[in-house]
Amino acid sequence: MATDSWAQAVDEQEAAAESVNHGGRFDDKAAQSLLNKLIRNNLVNNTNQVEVLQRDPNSPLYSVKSFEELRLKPQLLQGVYGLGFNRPSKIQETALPMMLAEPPQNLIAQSQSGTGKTAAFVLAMLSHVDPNKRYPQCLCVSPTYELALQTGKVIELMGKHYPEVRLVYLLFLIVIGTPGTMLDWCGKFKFIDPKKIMVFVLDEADVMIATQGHQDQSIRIQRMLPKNCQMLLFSATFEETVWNFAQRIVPEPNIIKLKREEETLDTIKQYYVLCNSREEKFQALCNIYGAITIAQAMIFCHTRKTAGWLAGELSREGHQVALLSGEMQVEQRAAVIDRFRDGKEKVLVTTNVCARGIDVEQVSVVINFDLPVDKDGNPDNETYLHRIGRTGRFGKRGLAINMVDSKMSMNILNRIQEHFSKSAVTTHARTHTHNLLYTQTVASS
Ligand SMILES: Nc1ncnc2c1ncn2[C@@H]1O[C@H](COP(=O)(O)OP(=O)(O)OP(=O)(O)O)[C@@H](O)[C@H]1O
Repeated sequence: MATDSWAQAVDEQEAAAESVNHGGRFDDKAAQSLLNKLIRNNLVNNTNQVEVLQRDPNSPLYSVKSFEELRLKPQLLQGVYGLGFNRPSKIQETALPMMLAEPPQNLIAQSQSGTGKTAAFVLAMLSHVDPNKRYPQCLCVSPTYELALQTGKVIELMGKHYPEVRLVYLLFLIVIGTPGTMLDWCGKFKFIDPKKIMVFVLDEADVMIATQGHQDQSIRIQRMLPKNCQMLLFSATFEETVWNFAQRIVPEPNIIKLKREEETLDTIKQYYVLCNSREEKFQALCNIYGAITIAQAMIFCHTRKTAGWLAGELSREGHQVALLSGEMQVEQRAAVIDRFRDGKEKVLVTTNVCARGIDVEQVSVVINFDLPVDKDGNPDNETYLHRIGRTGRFGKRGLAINMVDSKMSMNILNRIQEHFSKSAVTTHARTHTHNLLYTQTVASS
């Protein structure tokens, strides 16, 4: 769609939100019809604006360089173009020269969700690996098994033009895994000789560092590596404490850091639905179900129990949904993700286990059935950003809907808004498109 008509669609959508809000509270039907309209508009117009964004200096996809100028090996250029990438994003353009420099430089890098961080560090690993050396040379640590599998897939796709290496073999030279498995392979089982590792990547570094078990394991792996091993840390969010820690464990790093107000993506529109109970949230969800299944949607719950309950209730209503939560076997989880990626299921009900990194391009709607909170019940801003970042991938438009069922959850949402320094005044929605949330009462009792 041309930029003008795209902008017009955004205007109409925002005008609809405004006009309804002027009336105060609405009955369910009006709210439901508004939300359906917003979702449909969003989905119908959900084309990538990559080329436009790559020329907008304020966009995380902005680039002045081509992939050729980043001095990638010819077989990697083939891989990149084979994937349909025309130009690098901002993080790729900035990080790749640092990662490919001689001697190798360490890097702590932050960039918004879906802006090509995985592609960036995969290109760095593939550039460094020497196919003539028959042992693992790069380690990439991921917080979940699903994410490790996904990164493996990117390596396969990007590396498929390496004439001298078979794909299976490439995944032997570059090893991806969760911290526990990786530690076992380096230590207990000695499948990997850590002293021969040249590149160490911590993907979703903040969760690695913030989660006690993962942190210890990651540090223990890092201590086994040679002094000159290149260390790369990537994430979309870094809390202050995590930054401090990251800088302690990565010697002399280059740092790419976003300002707080740059962390959110303007391409993801965010709304909330006001309800009075969990049952009402369920009802509101059923009311918009038809609209969210035009494309694909992910629904996040706080606990495995709620996720199981919600998936069960939706199925009982005749909706076809997939459920993915932490207690399932890893093979089962991988199969669920594969089916969802292939579009066999349109809706995935899940927990924070899927909040980070999972890249399914067709996901246009993210629903926070429960808002993300930490173990003390405080807003979990980082998880919020990661969850909504499952939509709006690489310039696509996305919609996030937060379900509020109490004063407490409204308070959580307000604090999330404050954290990202966004105002929530609906009547300003048209002019202040940076608003994090439109104060839109889209479903009321
Ligand atoms: N230069 C590019 N041109 C076009 N598409 C790209 C480019 N780089 C990455 N992509 C695509 O954009 C999507 C998001 O990329 P990727 O998963 O690397 O983002 P990310 O920053 O790692 O996301 P997250 O923060 O969620 O982990 C992927 O589908 C990827 O194939």
